[in-house]
Amino acid sequence: MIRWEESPGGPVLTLLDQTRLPAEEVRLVCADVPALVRAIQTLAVRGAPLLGIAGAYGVALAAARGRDAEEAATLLERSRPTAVNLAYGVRLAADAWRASAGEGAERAAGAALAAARELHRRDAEASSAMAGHGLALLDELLPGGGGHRILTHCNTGALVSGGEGTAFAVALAAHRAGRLRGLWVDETRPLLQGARLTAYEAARNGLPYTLLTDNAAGSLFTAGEVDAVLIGADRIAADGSVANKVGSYPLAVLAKYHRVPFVVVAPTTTIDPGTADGASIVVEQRPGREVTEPPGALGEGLVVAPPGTRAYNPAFDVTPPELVTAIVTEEGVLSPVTGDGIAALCARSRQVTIS
Ligand SMILES: CSC[C@@H](O)[C@@H](O)C(=O)COP(=O)(O)O
Repeated sequence: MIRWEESPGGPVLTLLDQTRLPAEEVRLVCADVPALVRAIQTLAVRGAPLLGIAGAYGVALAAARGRDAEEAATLLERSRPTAVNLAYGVRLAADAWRASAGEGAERAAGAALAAARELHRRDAEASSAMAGHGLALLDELLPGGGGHRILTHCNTGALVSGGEGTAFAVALAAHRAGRLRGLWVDETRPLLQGARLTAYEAARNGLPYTLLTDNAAGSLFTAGEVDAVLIGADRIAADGSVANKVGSYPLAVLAKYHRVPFVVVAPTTTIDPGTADGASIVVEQRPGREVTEPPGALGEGLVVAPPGTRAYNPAFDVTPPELVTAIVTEEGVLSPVTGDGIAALCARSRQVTIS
């Protein structure tokens, strides 16, 4: 979904513009960091793992074009606040650049690019490992032979990853193994990542999927039509609290009430030892206009509220650990309630600490 390409004017990043899907597959060309920042803020490129990869390539792009890599890193890191992967990717490439800065600009730019490529490769590997662990967990939690009926929210597939994604990759693995009875796809208001992007990916992969409005989920649970909820994450705090697309927390409450497993699938790069708990997670607030004049499938600029209406539009919400059945990472399954696996991961400090 993201490519480093050489052009006559120097290297560029090309990205599949997610704001244009599913209507058209258009690649956006970013020749500098301000263009990449715009792509991130408009959600042309989005989703936690891909934001990390894009951030790392962004630092490499600035360095390769002789721009100030430190300034680029600051701009990129500030472009969206909640997905920790963005800061992780930016810092990884910036650290690589700094470590080689004494060897000359070309070497330092090469080191930043190598770091970005390595992150991209590792994300693809993590994705297939999560799919394997996630499917094994589903089979364990749902031993009946009739196939799994999964509900998912937002978009967590190949569009947001170096591989096949996080939660979506688990559903895909279940489908390939003949064990997916159905995928319920929340439309994910207001920007419709579920309707526009997850349905697009499900259709392309031949999954048996059904779209629903976010507020129809409760009636599905009541009807006993959901065996498990699978979502991704943008940041997992050290106490196991999970920030993900707004609308995830209500699903967790519903799942708890109906005794349905609520499973989070995320690479270890989404776990942030530097954020102690859910209350410390910064939730991005987006323009109210996305609610009053929703884009995309509802019609460009369609006005659905009287002029001057104020709208509450947080991009994410935070689910407390006691509502999360398990967190599936590439290293295996963690329990957010005991916190053991998360604490061990944090203690090992495998990642750049983000605070
Ligand atoms: C694997 S992606 C997990 C999350 O990043 C995803 O569910 C999500 O919340 C993305 O939000 P977005 O605002 O579209 O970037």
